[in-house]
Amino acid sequence: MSAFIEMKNIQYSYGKETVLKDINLTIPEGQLFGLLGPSGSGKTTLVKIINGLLDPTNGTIHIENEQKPSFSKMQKIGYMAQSDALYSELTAKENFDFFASLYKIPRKERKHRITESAKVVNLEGQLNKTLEKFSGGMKRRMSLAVALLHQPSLLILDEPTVGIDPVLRASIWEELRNMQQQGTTITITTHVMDEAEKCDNLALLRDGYIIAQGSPADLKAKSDTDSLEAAFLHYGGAKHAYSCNR
Ligand SMILES: Nc1ncnc2c1ncn2[C@@H]1O[C@H](COP(=O)(O)OP(=O)(O)OP(=O)(O)O)[C@@H](O)[C@H]1O
Repeated sequence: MSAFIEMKNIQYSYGKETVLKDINLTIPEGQLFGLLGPSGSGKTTLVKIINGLLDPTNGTIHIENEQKPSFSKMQKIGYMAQSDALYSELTAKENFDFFASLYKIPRKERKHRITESAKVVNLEGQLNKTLEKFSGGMKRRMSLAVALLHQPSLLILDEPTVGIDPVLRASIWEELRNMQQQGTTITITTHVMDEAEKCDNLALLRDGYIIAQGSPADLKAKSDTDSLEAAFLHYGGAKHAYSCNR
């Protein structure tokens, strides 16, 4: 598998506060890759660097071998942020239409893409409702549907299932697996250990460093623990990144 995303010596500072200190990370094409770490460890900052919303203070990032992704490459990225970037005075359908034109989805494909994306999150019956009448969970689902709309080759999801019930969460995971099988590379941030278990590979973030990387099974085996939570605590003692692929 070739590298889809390659980050070398990434640092990021907000003013005087350096939140990412030295991130080295390779995400292979077609993987479902999880970023796991406590609140404030820099997960959102890292995914914003991947999707081009933030420029690293130092270090390099390549996406499909291209440094500083071009606008056309960025159009192939689907991003679901933690806070919903939607228009609450518009209906779900109007929101979809807006993003469909932003992503330049051809007119003849729009209706189909909107229906398919809405189906994934079980909102196909709510398309004519304005979003101010949506619950918090419905808005999260809508944000996910918008991120899927243009069939991105890289899907970045920042804590996508917060506020989503277990039944729908399971069907969303099924859909993510389907997308992955069709070749989509998926990067997800999470605090939820059972979601982390579903990723092919994980990077554990703490204090601005990646303290461990590997598959969930490897991370547990190499730390001689039987849960990711215990593995995380184990690696938390290490100063430098410990790769379970070594
Ligand atoms: N715009 C900003 N200006 C200044 N500091 C910021 C800004 N955004 C984030 N930070 C700080 O950077 C650090 C990392 O934040 P970030 O949101 O990347 O963490 P996170 O791991 O995604 O957290 P959470 O899991 O709570 O979402 C935190 O200390 C946060 O306060």
